[in-house]
Amino acid sequence: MIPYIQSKLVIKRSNNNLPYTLVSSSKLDGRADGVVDSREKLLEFCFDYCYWSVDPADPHYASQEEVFQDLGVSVLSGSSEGYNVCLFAYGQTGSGKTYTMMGTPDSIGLTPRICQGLSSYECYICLCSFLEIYNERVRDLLRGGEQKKRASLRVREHPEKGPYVQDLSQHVVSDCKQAMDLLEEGIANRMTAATHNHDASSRSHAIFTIQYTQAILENNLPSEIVSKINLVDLAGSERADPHYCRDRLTEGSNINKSLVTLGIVISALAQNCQMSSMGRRRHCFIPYRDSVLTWLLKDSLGGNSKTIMIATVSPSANSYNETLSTLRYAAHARNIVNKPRVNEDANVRLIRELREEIDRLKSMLLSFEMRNPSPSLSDERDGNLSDIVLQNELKVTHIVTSA
Ligand SMILES: Nc1ncnc2c1ncn2[C@@H]1O[C@H](COP(=O)(O)OP(=O)(O)OP(=O)(O)O)[C@@H](O)[C@H]1O
Repeated sequence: MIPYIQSKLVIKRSNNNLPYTLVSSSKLDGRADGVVDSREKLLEFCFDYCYWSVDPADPHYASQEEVFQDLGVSVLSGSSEGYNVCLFAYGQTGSGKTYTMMGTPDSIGLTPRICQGLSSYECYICLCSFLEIYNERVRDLLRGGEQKKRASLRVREHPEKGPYVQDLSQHVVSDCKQAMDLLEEGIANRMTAATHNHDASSRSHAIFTIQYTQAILENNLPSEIVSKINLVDLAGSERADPHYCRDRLTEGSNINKSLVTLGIVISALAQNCQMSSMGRRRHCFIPYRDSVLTWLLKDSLGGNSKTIMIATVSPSANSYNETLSTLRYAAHARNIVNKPRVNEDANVRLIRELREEIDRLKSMLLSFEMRNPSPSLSDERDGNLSDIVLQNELKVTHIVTSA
């Protein structure tokens, strides 16, 4: 949020269980030039958290640390359990996305805090990559040499792993400092430009990915779980201004195109989740491929990922419409139910499933024997179940010995 404008729009923090309210009030505090609107409109939105970070002196002021404790810590815990996690910031230009995701040197944001938090986990391989989507093209932000930096990369789709960027550089990091250095290098390479609302506006969507592998021992079998954290700082949505130069207009229209597609994807996913919850089968098509952003975030938006969306809004009275649209966007996104699963080794999963099946069959056998004490009655069924148990146990032994 922009800290310096006293606003006509107030996001009131109410009692914990009540919805947060966006109020269009009749007063323009501290501003003499605005048109005073005597009508008051009350709109209610429900979110998991609501932060007010305009004035550090305000008793409700939310610091970067508070946001990290609520959101960053759950990113770390989800990924340490082996889930893919995605955290993305969406909002109008200048409303604080980069501040929230990256922060400033005096007040570091979520991404560097997550890197710091990761350093306390025991992982034996940690890989980082950093890309930006500028004018619907993917660029590697961590590639040396001017030529390579400007080259656009192809997005492809793996049948199991989903969409990925071909030839994107991945960098092994062994401590927090190395990850922070990569982050700084990438931020310096990112496309920014001055717009009316913001003199260093990010003109691209940036995705910082941390992939780390943990060694575990499951079912006496050495195994590994791989977790992926996608930290996304989207470019700001903004109305087109005919006074901008051609480059700015092209950037703006591409940014808006991908954000519109993101909105359509979010609405369609939310609608599908609603239909599923009502037991209906007919689902609408999700146009992931209509923009590079939605294609790359396919899994994060509607698949195997625990995803957090942060909606940033400006308290400025002039931003009423953008604020409303951001809150509607976020309200839609809140209805999406993803299906995250632990990224465990395929053999370990098979062993777990077979052992569960063995336990289930054994308890079936036991209850069958108890209900039919006469051996002649239960012999045939008993024999079948015992055979399946034996086969499954042999499969488990085979996997364990051949691993
Ligand atoms: N809560 C805050 N406290 C202090 N400064 C803030 C806060 N939110 C934003 N700012 C400052 O406001 C300015 C704009 O914020 P930021 O760059 O994060 O906006 P943005 O949403 O990423 O914009 P764009 O989409 O144009 O890149 C920056 O100078 C940032 O440091």
